[in-house]
Amino acid sequence: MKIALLGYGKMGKTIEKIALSRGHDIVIKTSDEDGYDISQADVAIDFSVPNAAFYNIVNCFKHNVPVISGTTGWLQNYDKAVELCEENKGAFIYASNFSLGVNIFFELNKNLARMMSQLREYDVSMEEVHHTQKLDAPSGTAITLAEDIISEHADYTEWKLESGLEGVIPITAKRIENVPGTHSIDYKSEVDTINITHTAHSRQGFALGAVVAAEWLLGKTGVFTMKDVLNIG
Ligand SMILES: NC(=O)C1=CN([C@@H]2O[C@H](COP(=O)(O)OP(=O)(O)OC[C@H]3O[C@@H](n4cnc5c(N)ncnc54)[C@H](OP(=O)(O)O)[C@@H]3O)[C@@H](O)[C@H]2O)C=CC1
Ligand SMILES: O=C(O)C1=N[C@H](C(=O)O)C[C@H](O)C1
Repeated sequence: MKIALLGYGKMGKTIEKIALSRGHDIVIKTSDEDGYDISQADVAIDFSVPNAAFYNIVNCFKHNVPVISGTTGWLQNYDKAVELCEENKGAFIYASNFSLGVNIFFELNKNLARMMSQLREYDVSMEEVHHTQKLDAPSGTAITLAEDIISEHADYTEWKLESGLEGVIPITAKRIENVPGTHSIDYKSEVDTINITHTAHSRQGFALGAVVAAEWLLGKTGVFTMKDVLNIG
């Protein structure tokens, strides 16, 4: 496949290595919103910045190029992107986290939340830890985890970056040098705590998942998720 890398930072560079090792060609690598011809590419992979992702994605729809986006912090425009994808008969996958491990963790989180909804003596809380260059907080992955708990657990209706509020999942976002991404969920009662944690050891898992998703998307039309790609859940 001829791949366009929209965003050539930490993730763009990791994806490049994996894509080359799987026999693909990188025809565009950019950290700008223009100055390239996207129609040269078979597929685009956007790992850019929150205020660039929506433009990059819609530009792909306009030029009939399937697009994968892992950029977080732009989801206020996700529904609009879905609408434009459908209007343009495009192909699109967004995931807050492309790693296989986190996608298994998403399923574990939903199952645990369903069980814990029966046990009202436990309170949930979440912590995410990332490197200090991260622009958004909480992480996109933490938001997905919180939304999944809300959909499965009767006691919670929203999440916030603060604690002690009724019906609210408290999320703590920590920024520590060189941490690729750690997400923990605690259910705490008077007598014990149940904890589930996913720890990324590097960016390899995110990058491999994005390339696998791009390979899967080629030739398809529509809006998909990593659940479709991995056939899990
Ligand atoms: N879904 C997932 O699995 C994962 C998602 N992410 C997300 O991916 C995004 C990128 O992460 P990461 O690579 O670590 O961040 P980096 O900051 O290392 O890279 C982002 C790159 O995007 C560039 N950029 C800025 N404006 C544009 C534009 N208009 N078009 C294209 N590129 C642009 C930046 O250039 P410059 O520096 O010149 O501004 C930079 O090179 C983040 O939102 C992060 O949260 C990260 C890991 C996994
Ligand atoms: O910015 C990052 O680095 C990461 N961002 C994603 C997120 O916001 O969830 C995924 C991963 O945790 C790394």
